[in-house]
Amino acid sequence: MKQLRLDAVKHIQGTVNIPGSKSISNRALLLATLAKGTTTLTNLLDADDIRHMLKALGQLGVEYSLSEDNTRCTVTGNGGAISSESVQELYLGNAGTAMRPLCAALTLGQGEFVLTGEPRMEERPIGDLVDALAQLGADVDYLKNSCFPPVRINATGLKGGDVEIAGDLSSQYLTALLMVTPLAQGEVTIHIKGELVSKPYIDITLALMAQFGVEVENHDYKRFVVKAGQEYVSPGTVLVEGDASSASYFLAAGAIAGEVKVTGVGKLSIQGDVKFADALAAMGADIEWGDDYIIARKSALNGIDMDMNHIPDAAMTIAVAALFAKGPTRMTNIYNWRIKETDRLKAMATELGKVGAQVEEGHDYIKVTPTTQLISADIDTYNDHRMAMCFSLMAFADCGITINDPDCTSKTFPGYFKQFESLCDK
Ligand SMILES: O=C(O)C1=C[C@@H](OP(=O)(O)O)[C@@H](O)[C@H](O)C1
Ligand SMILES: C=C(OP(=O)(O)O)C(=O)O
Repeated sequence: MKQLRLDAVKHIQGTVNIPGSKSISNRALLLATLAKGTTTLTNLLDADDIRHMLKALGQLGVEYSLSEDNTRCTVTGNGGAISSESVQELYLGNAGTAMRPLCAALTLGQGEFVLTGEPRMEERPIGDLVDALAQLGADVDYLKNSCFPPVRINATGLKGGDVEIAGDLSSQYLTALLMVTPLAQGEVTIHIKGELVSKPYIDITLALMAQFGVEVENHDYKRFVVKAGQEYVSPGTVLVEGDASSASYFLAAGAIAGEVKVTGVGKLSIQGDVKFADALAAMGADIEWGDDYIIARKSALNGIDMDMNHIPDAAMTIAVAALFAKGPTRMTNIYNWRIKETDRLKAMATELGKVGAQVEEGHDYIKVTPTTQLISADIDTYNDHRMAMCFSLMAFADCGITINDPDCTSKTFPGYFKQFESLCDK
């Protein structure tokens, strides 16, 4: 297994133009496909999750052209649902933002589709989405375990009506349903069962749908009404913002050890994960906001006690930044960390323990009590890009750190460690 040794560094300084948002890239690619007209996406993310979406769309006959660096993509819209005469088997790796939306989108047309992924994808539930689609007449079945991929879709179109969907495990099921319901045969009213998690991701979905000309009534994230007879129309170009979750590692680094400016994402962002900067500010970091940049400067950090359901991905960065704060940090309402790339609550507790922190792992929370005696360790990353990126912050401890399988960052940020090391003073 490959390892990356990060020797201790005292200071970080510089500016990083953050690569495109995973969430926006995959949503925009799908909506551009369903839309009328040609859409050019700029600052598209070049990473595994997007490659899986692009490859699947290509297999489905969608026409697109990519620039040499894969960050500019022109998609010829299909002007509606995708159909196929032959059975299509699509491999989607571990990309939740490809698996869930494609599972929904492919029910709209005609044909047989099989969606598969890597072993971890087979442990990430999809039953809440499939149950909702079934209420609109979709025929989706499980090829291995009930409620988990791989799935087979026998597509014949979606009817309108009332549909209930559970919101308490993942917002991606609702995102998937919202994106397809404008193309259903009648008006759709979506009722959310239980408390909806990760709500800001629904705002990203609605913002992108609006860019493609579709309106949704949002009744306090409890009920959504999608009128019939709407169609997606290309806005011409979509600029993909920098990824706010990817920005979190650099902002935390600035707050711990110097000054970092991230560009491409700022106070005008549609991504909820920009609120990571507020969590960092609550810890005492000096944060400056611009329309499309954020700067974090070093300041004394204190532990916090915060509900982090609204920033599930960037919250992982707080868990490691907590090692550099005074007093414990408690992060609550993050149960669904357990069903992402790995069981992140367990993984985080295990690896933070290795570097000497005292950690309490609850069913849906984690409490990190830092130590003045941080120790170096070989950090296991569990094929989870965020575990690898978060633990780069340990480079600011006197002992440095070793990251196992650093290339797992390719899911969302292949060049992460190169960028990180380029800002660090040796
Ligand atoms: O819709 C999206 O783009 C995402 C939603 C979140 O998932 P959950 O809704 O499952 O928390 C987030 O963790 C994921 O990285 C991306
Ligand atoms: C949860 C994540 O990914 P996915 O989109 O596969 O759910 C993530 O990127 O942290």
